[in-house]
Amino acid sequence: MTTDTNAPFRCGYIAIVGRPNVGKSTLMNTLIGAKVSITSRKAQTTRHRITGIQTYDDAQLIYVDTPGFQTRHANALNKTLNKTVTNTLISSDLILFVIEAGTFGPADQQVLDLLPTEVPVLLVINKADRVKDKAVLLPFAQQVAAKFNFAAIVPVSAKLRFQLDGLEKEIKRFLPENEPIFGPDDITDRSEKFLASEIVREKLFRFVGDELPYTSTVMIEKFEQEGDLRRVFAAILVERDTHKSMIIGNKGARLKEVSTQARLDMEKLFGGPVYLEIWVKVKSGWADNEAGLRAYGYE
Ligand SMILES: Nc1nc2c(ncn2[C@@H]2O[C@H](COP(=O)(O)OP(=O)(O)OP(=O)(O)O)[C@@H](O)[C@H]2O)c(=O)[nH]1
Repeated sequence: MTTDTNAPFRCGYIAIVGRPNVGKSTLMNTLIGAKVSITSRKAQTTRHRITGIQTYDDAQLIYVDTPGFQTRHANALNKTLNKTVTNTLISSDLILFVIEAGTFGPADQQVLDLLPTEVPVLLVINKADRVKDKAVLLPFAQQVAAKFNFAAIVPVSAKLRFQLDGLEKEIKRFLPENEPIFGPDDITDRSEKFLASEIVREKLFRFVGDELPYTSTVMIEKFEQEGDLRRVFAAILVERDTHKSMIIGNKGARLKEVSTQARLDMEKLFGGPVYLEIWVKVKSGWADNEAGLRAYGYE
């Protein structure tokens, strides 16, 4: 890539928003090139604010992944999530509003209604690979563009890496002139402990799937490092005994699969051997209890 050496360095925070399942985590992971945010077929898997960092000669792009807007259940957990999203948006330099090509429904509109007007918003039309007839993309884009004063519109495919260079070029245009905030090799400001919990959670969603109530959560009770070896002790908190047996599976087969796959991912990400122990614990009613949420880090 050629860069104009006289151009000032740009650096800023980019919030990624959109209804659940439009591909926000996939987009961020593809842009960053490392697996820092979990992805799953099941909606509402992302609970924590995650930053992914990409540094170029001329710019540093700091991504903030936001949880899907929660509309179905108005319990304490969801209220906490929506407040986090609003705070993230106002303190960003740029917002990527992600939608799915060819689809714009009430859930998308709901997110759009919450976007602040003082921060520039790029309309990112993801999953463009799913649209066979590319000619229909333009009228669709125009139809959505009429709903908001977008700074620019970019169709992409996060999965097939289509048009991501174009998206980055647009993003850089909207970042303020600033010195880099993070080191050139940093990809996330999240601790290994946090990443370990995200990996376990991803495997849970993958192997337990739709049977798993979204109120279950993962807590890392102990994270130790001795030379290259990491020892990770994780607890999966569920609300009922039936959820517990669902996760453990027949003769413990499911939990074993979750554990093995999570360990392999951790070894890849941390670059060394991992000893992983996972326990499933019943913790009734935690999702409705705000003090309980704070205890597990959902501030
Ligand atoms: N065909 C296609 N599928 C995609 C693309 N991007 C993401 N997906 C799929 O869409 C699904 C949801 O992707 P995620 O990245 O988890 O979506 P999200 O918006 O972060 O979801 P939440 O965490 O629920 O808010 C996954 O099955 C992805 O593989 C794309 O460009 N094309």
